[in-house]
Amino acid sequence: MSGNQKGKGKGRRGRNRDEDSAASPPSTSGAPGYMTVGNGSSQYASRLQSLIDDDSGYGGSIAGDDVASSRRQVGSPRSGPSFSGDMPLQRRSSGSPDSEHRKEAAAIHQMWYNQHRSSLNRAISKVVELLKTLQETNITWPAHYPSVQRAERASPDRSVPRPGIRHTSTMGPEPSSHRSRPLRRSMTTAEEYESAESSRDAENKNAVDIPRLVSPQIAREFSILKLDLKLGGLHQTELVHSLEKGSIAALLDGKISSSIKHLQLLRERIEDTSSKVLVTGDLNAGKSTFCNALLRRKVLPEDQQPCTSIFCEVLDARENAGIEEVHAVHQDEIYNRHDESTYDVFPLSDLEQIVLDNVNYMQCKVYIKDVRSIDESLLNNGVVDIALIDAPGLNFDTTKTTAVFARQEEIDVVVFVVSAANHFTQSAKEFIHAAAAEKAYIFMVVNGYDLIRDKERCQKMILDQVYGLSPRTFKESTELVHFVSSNAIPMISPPGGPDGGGSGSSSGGGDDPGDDPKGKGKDKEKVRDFEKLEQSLRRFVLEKRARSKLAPARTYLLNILNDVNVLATVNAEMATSELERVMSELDEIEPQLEASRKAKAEVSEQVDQTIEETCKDIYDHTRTTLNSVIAHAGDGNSGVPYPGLFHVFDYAEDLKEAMLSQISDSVAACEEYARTKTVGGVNMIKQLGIMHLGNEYHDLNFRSDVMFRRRRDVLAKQVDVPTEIWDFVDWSTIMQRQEKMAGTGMALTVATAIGGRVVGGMGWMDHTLNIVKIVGNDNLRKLIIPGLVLAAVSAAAYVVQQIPHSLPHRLSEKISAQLTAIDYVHTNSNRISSSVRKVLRYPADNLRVALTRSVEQLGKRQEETLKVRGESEVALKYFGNLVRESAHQRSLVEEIDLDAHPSAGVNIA
Ligand SMILES: Nc1nc2c(ncn2[C@@H]2O[C@H](COP(=O)(O)OP(=O)(O)OP(=O)(O)O)[C@@H](O)[C@H]2O)c(=O)[nH]1
Repeated sequence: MSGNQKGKGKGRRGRNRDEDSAASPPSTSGAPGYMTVGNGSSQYASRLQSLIDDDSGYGGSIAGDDVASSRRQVGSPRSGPSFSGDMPLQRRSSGSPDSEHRKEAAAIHQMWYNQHRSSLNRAISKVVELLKTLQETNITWPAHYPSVQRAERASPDRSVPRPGIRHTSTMGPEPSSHRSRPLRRSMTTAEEYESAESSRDAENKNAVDIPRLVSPQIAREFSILKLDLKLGGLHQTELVHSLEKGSIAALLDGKISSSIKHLQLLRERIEDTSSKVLVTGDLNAGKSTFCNALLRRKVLPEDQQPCTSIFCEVLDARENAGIEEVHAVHQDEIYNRHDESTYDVFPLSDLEQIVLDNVNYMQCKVYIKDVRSIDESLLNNGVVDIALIDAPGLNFDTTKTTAVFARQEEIDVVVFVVSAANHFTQSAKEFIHAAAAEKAYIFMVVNGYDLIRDKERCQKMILDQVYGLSPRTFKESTELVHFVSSNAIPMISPPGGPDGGGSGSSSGGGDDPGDDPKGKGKDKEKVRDFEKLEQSLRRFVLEKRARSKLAPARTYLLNILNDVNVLATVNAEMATSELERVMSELDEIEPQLEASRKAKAEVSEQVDQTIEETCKDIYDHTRTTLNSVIAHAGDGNSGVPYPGLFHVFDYAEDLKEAMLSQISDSVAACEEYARTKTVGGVNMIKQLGIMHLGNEYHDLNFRSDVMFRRRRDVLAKQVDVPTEIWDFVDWSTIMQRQEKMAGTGMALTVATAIGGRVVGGMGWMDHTLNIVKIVGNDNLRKLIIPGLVLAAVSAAAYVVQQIPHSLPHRLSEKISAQLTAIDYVHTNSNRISSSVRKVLRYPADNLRVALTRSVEQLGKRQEETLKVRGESEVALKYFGNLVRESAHQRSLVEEIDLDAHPSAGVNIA
């Protein structure tokens, strides 16, 4: 026989249709179905791989099967399938008890499917909600991301206090001290002080934060939220540590967003009631013949030569107002049935020509009437809308295959047609390898089995290859690998004509059983094998639909919930330790703050008092000292020897200078006294600082030697005491002497009086006339000369003798008077005490500022710690709930057992 000959089997159709179910009328009920037939190329494998990458990425994460253990010995009976098992091949017709049973089973399956679908839907909604709240929390409390780098530093040093907002940047280096470096007084301009840096500052500069880590195992557990960090030569975990915490949080945020999007896509996918089956395989493997056999109609052109070069989609004619026709879609157009500008309409009979000579079209939509009953049809099975997509040979390389690839995401089931004679080509292997990673199960049709003589050897060889290509498919090979002869399947006339407008080419069945009883028996066997395949495919499509549609959602949900759970657990632990840390920090801060406030008030008062007392003491001391020195400046000759009468003026100058110098020296002594007192005051302030601030107190280097540096000889310029002749006469002493000398003689008295007058008055002429009147001219004439001489001599001698005694007093009085006039004592006392006050104010202010800053810092620290406490409490509550909620959701999703049979004892199909 030549089963691959076009037109072969024509005329058999009638006979085959006599078979019990073949004549069943086309289905008129159930959801409209459609079938897709298209083109493809050898790029399938790479395209599919990229789809897998873009898709959930969990094609391989479906619960692992122990393939090796189940690998059967080739040649031995196949192991039983994991689902309903081999079904006895029976012809079933609509309305029969069997048919009712199948419908019931289908309904149960649909209920089972819907139940799981809504469970998964609920889980998706819940997980999206959880992820959104995680995203929100991630903004205020950037989530800690588990990492394994630098495991040797796995014990965070809890003794190192973190800043209140430390968790926002734990990954980057930051000062470990919560206290910022004390400010240095920028206005300490007084030369008495030099600022000094403490060694603590230098230590703080080098302090870095220690990243908090979790075990490598936890880090490995991440699957979806694993951050894909590929930068430079750094390993991911290194990058986690090199990135600032905020960046990690941003990356995580991106991951969560894409996860939410993916969950929404999964939801759309599980809600989609259609299921698409891609029929693909090697060039000329018999894909079109296989599709036609499934449809029981010659719809697609079959040829010995590779012929399918266009992507076609076969749909139920009910989708096209019941009209059977071909819509050939224009290149680069998006098909819209209601817009005829996007396609050309042809009768079904033109399909072969379009497919063979295609240059103008991108794809074909083929509307056909289904000739099979609802319980037999794969397409219109009353449960789900199934579309068959028959792709051209894998090595048929045309650009149009892009369209096929664009649709691959919609494909739930892959049916791979392989030639029994040729086995798997390289492109077939590539495709299956890639598809197996995503779909896990591939339905294999080994076609052209009629051409094989040593069937057992063929089976062995094919199954060995399947094992290597898709172990899971191999494991269920009884259900998933079928050896058939598609060209041996009898066709059914469509309503309205024996040919139904099909291509009319190619086979119509196998050998004529009527002509050859042996051949008839063989044919029946082929038909049985094919029907067995159909049953399996139907089960596969319907039941595996759950896997193909629901399993990715379930797997993804389990993975994301696991990730969320890990992340929540880590963060709950972090929040707990953070809370413990801030609580103990608060316990520390509160009494410190209280003491600091108290110290601030007390110290300020104490310092003020010290300054006041010191300044008052210095003022009083200076005043008393200077007054005393000035008052006694005239006592003695101030160390200046009397040079004699002829140098009295020099003597006077020297005396003045000596007196002023004496006063200046006393001022210097007072300054020295003030200096000593200032040192005491500064030390006292320093002691207070150290006592209340400890290491925080920054001492200012006090240089007492630079106090009172101003030149003191200005006093000589301020005081100008001219020496006068009268300064040499001490009138008060003279007056005292006069009284003592009253009894010693008139002459002396007169002389004194006269002398005094002579010396001291300008109106001596008048007095002389008076004396003349009293004494009389003669007597006077006798007495006057010697008397006068005596008096003058006596007075002169006395005055001269008194100069060393009287001059200092006289000058001292004058100096004192002048100093009083310029308020010298007060000015100096005030100057010295003011200077001391000014000097003492620097450390005092410094101490006050430091105390104030200390209180402020403690207050700020307390505030930040309270803020962190609040945030940690919220985070702890949130992550604690998230741990529970994600675990609960995970257990709910785990309970969705997609591998379990819909209903015990009920077999579908
Ligand atoms: N003997 C035999 N011939 C078959 C069988 N199935 C298909 N053929 C023949 O093999 C040839 C190719 O069949 P097609 O269905 O056109 O193959 P195809 O895979 O669709 O081809 P392309 O899509 O063009 O790659 C045809 O002549 C068929 O009649 C089979 O089971 N047995």
